[in-house]
Amino acid sequence: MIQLQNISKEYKTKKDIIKAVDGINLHVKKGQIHGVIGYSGAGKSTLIRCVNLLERPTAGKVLIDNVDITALSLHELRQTRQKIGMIFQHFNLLKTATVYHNIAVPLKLLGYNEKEVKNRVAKYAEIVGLTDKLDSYPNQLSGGQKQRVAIARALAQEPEVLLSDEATSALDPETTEAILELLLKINRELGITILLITHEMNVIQKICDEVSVLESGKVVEFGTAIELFAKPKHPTTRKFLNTISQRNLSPSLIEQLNVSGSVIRLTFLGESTGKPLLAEVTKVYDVQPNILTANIIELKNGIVGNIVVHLHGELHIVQKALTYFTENGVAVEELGGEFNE
Ligand SMILES: Nc1ncnc2c1ncn2[C@@H]1O[C@H](COP(=O)(O)OP(=O)(O)OP(=O)(O)O)[C@@H](O)[C@H]1O
Repeated sequence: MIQLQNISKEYKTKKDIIKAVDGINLHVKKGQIHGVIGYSGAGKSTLIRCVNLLERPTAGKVLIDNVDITALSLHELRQTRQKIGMIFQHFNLLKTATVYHNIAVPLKLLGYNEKEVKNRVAKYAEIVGLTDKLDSYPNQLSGGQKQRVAIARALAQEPEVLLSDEATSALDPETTEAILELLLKINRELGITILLITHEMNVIQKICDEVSVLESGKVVEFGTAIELFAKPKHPTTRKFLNTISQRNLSPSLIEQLNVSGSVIRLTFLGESTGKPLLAEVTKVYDVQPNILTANIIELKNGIVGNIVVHLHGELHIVQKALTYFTENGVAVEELGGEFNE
């Protein structure tokens, strides 16, 4: 649906050249929700603005439905942009227009007749749950309601793709949850492909199928949300994961817990999340587990469970127990103790 091929964007300042996006390749598949996560300054806004050419990339191609939109005329580009809706962190509503007119104005500019405009406003106001607010002005609405207006405005063009530029960053956790639910509904019921940028791992957790981790204008890790939560490879991905669940025990905490021997993280995925493997392993092998931390993360497409455990026992028997876990689909990672020596 969206293919970014070797996209770069440089900004020339008086002093030097800033490479905000540096040779990015990214494929957002039809019907998916793809999240790009990165810290401030990673290049997220620049990247998403390159997708609809609000920013012209310095190099590379942007393909929408296999058409290179960087090569289109202005007229053709205007038509293609109708396929791409966009929502923003600060909503970008017209302050002096009612909710009805905020949704209606872009449709009028696109040349739709009064009846069609009326039908579409009614339809999309209902989808976002704002039918009773059509006569209100933005300053009479909460942040979540304002974002709903912005979503209805984007949907009213009937786009194939929705770009979301930190759409929940200005909202409290409960409202964030409700807006994420709405984005999921739009994706599932209207079949709209979503590309979103965020610095919040819970956004990725709740609604994304695939994820790209951005740092210094480059994609440093890409995978399904399940792959990233279960087996993060890049240090930045691990740092983001630590924001929603404590994955690592610091050496000082291990010391405080008076733990010696083998500290191991077990990551349970898919079928293995439902099996009592820890109990089973103690029956088969002479090892005693002491659970240090445990959590379960619900993702859009599955569950990832993590247990950090201190395994007491003779080293060669502990090794056998670890092989048992691996054979049953559990990822094993040694965090400290004898295995690191
Ligand atoms: N118009 C511009 N002129 C010069 N430099 C820019 C411009 N826009 C962005 N940059 C620089 O490009 C880099 C990436 O910025 P960008 O806004 O894309 O990052 P971001 O990941 O979206 O950050 P944030 O989450 O803080 O918005 C930064 O170093 C930024 O200072």
